[in-house]
Amino acid sequence: MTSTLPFAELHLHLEGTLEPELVLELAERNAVTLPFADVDALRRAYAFSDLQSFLDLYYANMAVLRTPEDFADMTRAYLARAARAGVRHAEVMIDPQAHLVRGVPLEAVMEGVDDALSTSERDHGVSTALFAAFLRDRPEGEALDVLHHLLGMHAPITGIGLDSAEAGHPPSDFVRLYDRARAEGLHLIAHAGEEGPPAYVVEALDVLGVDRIDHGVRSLEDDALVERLVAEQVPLTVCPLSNVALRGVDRLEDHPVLDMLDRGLNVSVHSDDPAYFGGYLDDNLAALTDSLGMTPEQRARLAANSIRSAVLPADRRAALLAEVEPDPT
Ligand SMILES: Nc1ncnc2[nH]cnc12
Ligand SMILES: [Zn+2]
Repeated sequence: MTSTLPFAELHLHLEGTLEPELVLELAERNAVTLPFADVDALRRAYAFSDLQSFLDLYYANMAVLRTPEDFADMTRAYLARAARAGVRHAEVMIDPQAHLVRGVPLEAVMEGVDDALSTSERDHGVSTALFAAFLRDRPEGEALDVLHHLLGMHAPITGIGLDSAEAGHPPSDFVRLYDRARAEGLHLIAHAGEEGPPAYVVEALDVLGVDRIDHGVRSLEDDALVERLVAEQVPLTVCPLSNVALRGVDRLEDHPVLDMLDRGLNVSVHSDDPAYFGGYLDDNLAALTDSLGMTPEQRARLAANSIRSAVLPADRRAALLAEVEPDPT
């Protein structure tokens, strides 16, 4: 049975929503030549051995994104699909540097994304927030310049994140970036413990001062860290289909997300790069039901955690939570 529980999507890369059909449509629109003859050939390439093998295709496909209209079309397609998945609030990331290095101005990126986000509540009943994610395998100085530019143009961002190749790129390399963002009143999130060690989760918390960890699954290798994450109720945005697609976890049947939930960790379930990893939020939830026997009670706790961990005005948070936990009186 399809549930109407409200969910917040908190871990979603807009560029990771580029379905093969849209990649080819935008390639034609912009006269970009791709090394794939058709949709089936491109879809066959959506098979990965690790994070880097995915990132190589993820960045290559961005070549088709050139104009504000392209970014708006990508974002609109995602929001329509998210609404069908039961998402009522979406906090989405964009990678500004990945476009800037290709010669696409930040203004074009932000105009297109904002165009779509600003009508989302009206069009789909999905409230939104935008995070600028910085690429940890590029220099901190470049990230600082881009943040400065985004602030100067009053880009509609709620916060910043840190993504891309994790191993060998610790959070502590970005302390000045996060200090600057904090001083501007921005919310702070970072990928940590996806392919990197538990120590990166600790650094993201203690050195960067993040409010939320994207992934964090490798925290399970450190009992003291798990104890701390439970005590502090640090939000962990876990992406089961992503972890299996990138081989961090062998099979969905082995995914620890429900054990994490039952150990008292503040986990919620998200889709990361849904076009690449086999599904959106509803697909991730269905996979947990099918492969791990997720109960309706666990599903409701995941929904409540997602809403509690979101950046939401108090009245909207309360209204959404009331749908998950109806007042028994
Ligand atoms: N799963 C992921 N990990 C790190 N960087 C990313 N950028 C897009 N998806 C990512
Ligand atoms: Zn991610």
